[in-house]
Amino acid sequence: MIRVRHISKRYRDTVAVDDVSLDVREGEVFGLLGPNGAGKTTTMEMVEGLRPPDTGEIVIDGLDVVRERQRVKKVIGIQLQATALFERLTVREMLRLYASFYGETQPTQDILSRFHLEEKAEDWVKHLSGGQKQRLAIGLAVIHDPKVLFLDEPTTGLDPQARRGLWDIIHTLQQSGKTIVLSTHYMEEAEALCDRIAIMDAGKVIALDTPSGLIRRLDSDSVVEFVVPDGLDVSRFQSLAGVKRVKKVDDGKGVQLLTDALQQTLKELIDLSEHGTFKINGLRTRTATLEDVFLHLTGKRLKD
Ligand SMILES: Nc1ncnc2c1ncn2[C@@H]1O[C@H](COP(=O)(O)OP(=O)(O)OP(=O)(O)O)[C@@H](O)[C@H]1O
Repeated sequence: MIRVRHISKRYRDTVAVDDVSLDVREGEVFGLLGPNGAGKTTTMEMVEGLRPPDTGEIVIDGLDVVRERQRVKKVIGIQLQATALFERLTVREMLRLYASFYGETQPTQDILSRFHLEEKAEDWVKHLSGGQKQRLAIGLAVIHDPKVLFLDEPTTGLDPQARRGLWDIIHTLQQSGKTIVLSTHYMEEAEALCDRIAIMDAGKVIALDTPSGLIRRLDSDSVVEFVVPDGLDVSRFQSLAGVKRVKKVDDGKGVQLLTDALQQTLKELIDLSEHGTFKINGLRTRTATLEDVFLHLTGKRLKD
């Protein structure tokens, strides 16, 4: 449905997007996951046709996004940021206004009921909760029944309940046949919603797979985390049995080991602490998650 080839974008000295290629299949929810500044928004805006790429090619549903912009607009829906909504219109007025931009649209009443906004139809937009505003923003984005929907960090700033409500809406949209591209910096959101995920860091796609495929790369791996005294040289942990990677986390206070031989690593770690006369605190072990995949690939944590 979407084909992106070798797109790049530079702002003065910053390379925001660096030679990104990817394909989004019809009917899938495709996630762009990465920390702030990774280039997710710039990538989305180029794919949406809002920003011209410096180089590269983007095709949506057979249409060239740069050369056939007007035709592409009918095929795609873009979720506005909540701040771009008109505060002093009612929900119904806002929907009617948007409907007037397009020739053929879905009935306002349908949108109100599908997005659970019926009771709010006559209320001013400014009086909606964060979750309701996000639902309205998505309702506006699908008013012309587009094939492809773009959601840029749709649940940022929402409480957990409102976030789950929005996840349900995104699932329903997928079931109705839409192709959805979303960006997020929430791991669990990417895992819960996305069929495939492109992990972005510093303008590049550094991994692209299903959530379970990404985790499977670290399948036999476990994570050992603990806290050591300030100033301890953590490189010594690299030589423990099974350890594949040593990372300092939590501003250097914690250490994280990725191991494929948990028992041996733990045994040697405890021996080392006894003989090395330093104390280990807060020792924890767990199996690898998408968060660890990110840490493993980038050396950075993907903070919520
Ligand atoms: N209009 C602009 N002018 C200059 N630099 C920009 C502009 N837009 C983005 N950048 C820079 O490009 C890089 C990528 O930004 P982008 O907003 O695409 O990242 P992001 O992954 O979407 O981050 P966020 O989650 O914060 O939105 C950043 O270093 C950012 O500072």
